[in-house]
Amino acid sequence: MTVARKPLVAGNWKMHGLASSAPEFVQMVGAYPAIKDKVDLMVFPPATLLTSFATATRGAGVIVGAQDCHPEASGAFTGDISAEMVRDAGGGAVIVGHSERRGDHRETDQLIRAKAKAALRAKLIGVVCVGETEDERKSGRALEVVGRQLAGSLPDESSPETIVVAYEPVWAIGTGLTPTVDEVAETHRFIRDELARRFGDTGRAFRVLYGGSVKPGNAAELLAVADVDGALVGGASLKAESFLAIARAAFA
Ligand SMILES: O=C(CO)COP(=O)(O)O
Repeated sequence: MTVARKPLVAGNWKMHGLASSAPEFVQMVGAYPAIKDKVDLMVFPPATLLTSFATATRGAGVIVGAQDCHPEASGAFTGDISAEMVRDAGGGAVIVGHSERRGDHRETDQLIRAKAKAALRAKLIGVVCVGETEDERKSGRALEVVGRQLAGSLPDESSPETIVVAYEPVWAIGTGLTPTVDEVAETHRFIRDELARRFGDTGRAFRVLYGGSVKPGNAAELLAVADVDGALVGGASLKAESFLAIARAAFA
């Protein structure tokens, strides 16, 4: 069965961006109406910019979101923000399970699944990240690791409208290295099959993004791979020009 999936290009700004970065975002919003029918766009600025970006995009259709959330709706969790707060700030999506959270903050699949459930509870789109380390790929365990992360991190209630999967090999993030087209194809086919095994035919409708050193120069090649439905972009999403070039490569 083949299912049409609208491409999605998402920008993860990580811990970059001040109020002075707003013009870049405003430029993205301004260019979006011309390509809106062909590609969905999401931007995940630092939480400090969420409200102002949500205000700037109103009506234009670029979805803004947070880079993480706490599983609980509220409570004594200093420094955390909840999915409900993200929605209240004007967000429409949240990234969970990014490898920088899995690694630097020791997040487990169980915690990430709880965060993804919080996203669903707050009516946010959850972008659930998976991906192997360099050691895991070199020792031939990449698919095993990705399979385990998927099984552990995706809630049973996941649907193609509410959850997006992002495959980001840890060794490709911020390094300028990317897997070969064959490696990307193999991993995305594997993810697709796992989704279909767990969710039946619905599994074929989930969008699966590739992330890790996506740039305007390699986007067309990576985004043309079967079962790659878009990109989760780090560094190249900070500038409107490069982010929009990648967005256009998603439907060219
Ligand atoms: O981690 C990423 C996006 O979430 C990818 O980052 P880079 O595009 O900078 O490699």
